[in-house]
Amino acid sequence: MSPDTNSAILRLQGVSKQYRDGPTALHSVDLDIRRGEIFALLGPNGAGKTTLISIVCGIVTASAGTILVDGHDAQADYKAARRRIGLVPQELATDAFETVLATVSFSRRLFGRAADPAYVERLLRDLSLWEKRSAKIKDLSGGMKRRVLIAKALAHEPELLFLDEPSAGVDVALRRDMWTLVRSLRDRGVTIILTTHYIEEAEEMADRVGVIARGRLLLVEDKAALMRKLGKRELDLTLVEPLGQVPVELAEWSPTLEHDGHVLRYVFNATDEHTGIPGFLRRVGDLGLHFKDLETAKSSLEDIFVDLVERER
Ligand SMILES: Nc1ncnc2c1ncn2[C@@H]1O[C@H](COP(=O)(O)OP(=O)(O)OP(=O)(O)O)[C@@H](O)[C@H]1O
Repeated sequence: MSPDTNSAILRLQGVSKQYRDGPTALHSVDLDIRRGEIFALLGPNGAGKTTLISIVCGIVTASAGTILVDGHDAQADYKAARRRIGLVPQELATDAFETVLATVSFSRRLFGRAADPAYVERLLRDLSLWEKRSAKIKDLSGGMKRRVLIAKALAHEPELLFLDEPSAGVDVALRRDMWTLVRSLRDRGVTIILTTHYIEEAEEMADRVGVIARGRLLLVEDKAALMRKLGKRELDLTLVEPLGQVPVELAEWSPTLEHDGHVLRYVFNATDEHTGIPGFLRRVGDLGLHFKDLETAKSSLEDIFVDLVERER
């Protein structure tokens, strides 16, 4: 069966998880992942990200709902579903005494793929692991172990790659290498889902972003549209004379004072028809407040995320 390029590569419908004696980690999650995209699942600690991945990978059983991986039911047709998936977990659990080459080659065979030394060599070279291929995993640095995890996940040429918190505890160089690798994988047609609580990572990498908190998928949006839709802007006035407090005459705009009273900040929604800026500036002028600089800045995905999660509390 040739893959239908229009269909979702992963489809979750009504997926819930109630841990025994534990919380409801997922509340009826519906989610379609498009073929070839980089999707960032963003959420604070305990939001349910790992549970979601674990269910799709068959490590945890869902309490309700269906999961289709490239059309294959992840429960009824587990093997077909699982061989399409690569999972880069947060930590390396086994294989300490194996060599890099042996463990990566073994991962490939585990999913029924014929040996392909040339593919494995390219993979290890791409991950700067080729020189270390004969080293035992226990003798590698933390960053190298991370690379081995990625190589293992890619060994059987999956179409869908999960990266669970790829940046947690890695240095800047490895993070950058990982981002480059993820982009090149996407260019080769691999669909990527990464979980993160580093907003910077979602902002940098993702085509679409899903925000999850307390087991509920709060939104799924194209990253650019999300920024546009929810994007707030800040208007900063750098004052000639610093203020001790916000004048009551400005209360209706709820500005704040930043940088020890040197900056008066007004946050507005750029998509509103009336931003409130002309009135604000007029009132500032009427009050005789002089400013030497005026600047506007977009708020980041981080502000949007905090806003959303806060609203849920
Ligand atoms: N095996 C388990 N048994 C009981 N409760 C669990 C189990 N695994 C996770 N939980 C709970 O389910 C909720 C979701 O956890 P999960 O690990 O999926 O969140 P997360 O978003 O991945 O968090 P983090 O960012 O900290 O990894 C949490 O309240 C957690 O305590």
